[in-house]
Amino acid sequence: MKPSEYALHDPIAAIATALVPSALGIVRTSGAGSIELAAAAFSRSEALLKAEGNTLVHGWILAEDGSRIDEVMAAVYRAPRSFTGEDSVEFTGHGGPAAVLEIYKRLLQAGFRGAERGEFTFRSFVHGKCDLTRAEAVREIIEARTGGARGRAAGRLSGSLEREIEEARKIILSALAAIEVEIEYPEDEETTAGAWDPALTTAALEKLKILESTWSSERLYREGARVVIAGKTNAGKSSLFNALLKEERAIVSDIHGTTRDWLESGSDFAGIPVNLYDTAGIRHTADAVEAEGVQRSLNLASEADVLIYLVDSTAGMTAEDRALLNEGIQGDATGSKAPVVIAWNKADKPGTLAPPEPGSLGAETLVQISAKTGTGISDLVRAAAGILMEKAGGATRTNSAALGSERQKAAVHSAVLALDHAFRAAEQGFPMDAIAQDLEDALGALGEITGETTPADILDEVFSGFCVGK
Ligand SMILES: Nc1nc2c(c(=O)[nH]1)N(C=O)[C@@H](CNc1ccc(C(=O)N[C@@H](CCC(=O)O)C(=O)O)cc1)CN2
Ligand SMILES: Nc1nc2c(ncn2[C@@H]2O[C@H](COP(=O)(O)OP(=O)(O)OP(=O)(O)O)[C@@H](O)[C@H]2O)c(=O)[nH]1
Ligand SMILES: [Mg+2]
Repeated sequence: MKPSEYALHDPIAAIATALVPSALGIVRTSGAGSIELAAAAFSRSEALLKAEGNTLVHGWILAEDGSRIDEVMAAVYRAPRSFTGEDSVEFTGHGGPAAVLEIYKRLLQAGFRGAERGEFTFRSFVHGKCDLTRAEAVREIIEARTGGARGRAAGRLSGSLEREIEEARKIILSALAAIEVEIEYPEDEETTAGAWDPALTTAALEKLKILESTWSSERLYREGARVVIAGKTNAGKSSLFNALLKEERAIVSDIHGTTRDWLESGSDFAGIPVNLYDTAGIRHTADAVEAEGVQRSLNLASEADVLIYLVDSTAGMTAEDRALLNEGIQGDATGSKAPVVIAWNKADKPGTLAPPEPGSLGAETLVQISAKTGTGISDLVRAAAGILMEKAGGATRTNSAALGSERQKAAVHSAVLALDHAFRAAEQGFPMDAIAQDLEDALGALGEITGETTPADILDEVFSGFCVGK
């Protein structure tokens, strides 16, 4: 079912925590009558019915035959003081999957309907408890894989983006009001742009342009970056992969050509969520299977956001390494050349050779590391993260307003275009109502971001990406 079709008045229930053995597990409910329905499945129903909002009641969830299912704490919320703005009861039980499921089933039996995806947050939005930027931030914070991503989501959850949009809206609204007065009561016969002072609206345009520019780096935190470790066989790629993940994920051996299929795992580069790839060592080989692995390495390397090119410093750079780096690694995909960090590995070994100038190889930088002892790995991570940030147009300060989704970016862009259009129309002396229309378009685009004027299909898209119980 689409979120816009959710029945807004049913009492709903959902399991809010993961169904794995845990200390506690939560089943939440919401909607008019939910306290009464919940009381029917609760040992101390009178206490629950009489409980004030924002209080806890201790008791048992009882089966229909009166037998005890689990000992719980019931949190009681009374409308409008709850997350959804409705009456609500949350049962916190022991977090065993069977216990949590049983509580949930008992509540369905008592008359709750199972909630749909994002239905709690949708109700919160519909009841004006949060605007759309905060609702999206709820999902962001659930999906955040790193501290950096979490911090950015928390900023939007506390309303940084909503406030910035509101400020821009206010500026545009007052300009529009002035123009409308002008249209309504023209002093002169001619109501042309001459009467509008665009300077009053430039602050809004500036705000929106800055906001728009934040997306390229925010996107990194939202979507993560692709970091590929490549290099010749035996350079230590799998050792580095394991060291970065802090687990023995890939097979390491001194036999050349150990890794055949590439491996992928999630990692954290200075707060940026990263998809990290270990690849088959690049060499000429008569083995058809290994050759396929090498081709896949080249493909991955050519699609990387950052390429970590590993070299065994006791062997040094070969002509093949130089050729690969100088020409840029080309896979099947004719992607653009990825920025390269050379990792001069095995620094712990005696007989390591002096590193080359990275610039002479078309690489951004070179870091001496030991995948074995861990020396230099944090420098390598910092160098790669720096390149990612730079590529993304620089870091956004966590405490300043920034965009959190492609949808928001598209809407801000529309608003910027509409304002630009208004300015040009004013310069060319267009009639006032043409300018007013541009300003209204800008306001419409901004209203879509906060949810004031968001079409149902966009709401559906936003909320159907949530999980059940959120
Ligand atoms: N147990 C529990 N923990 C939770 C949630 C929840 O729903 N239940 N949340 C769900 O995502 C988040 C917290 N968000 C919440 C937002 C508003 C209200 C709330 O009751 N607001 C009322 C009262 C405010 C007050 O008295 O301070 C209101 O806005 O009127 C509760 C939780 C994370 N932790
Ligand atoms: N002393 C030392 N040995 C290392 C270091 N890094 C890797 N090695 C050793 O080098 C050998 C090859 O390491 P791997 O990580 O398997 O190399 P690889 O690049 O994944 O090799 P392929 O999968 O064959 O392409 C192993 O014997 C590792 O223990 C290092 O920093 N110092
Ligand atoms: Mg390997």
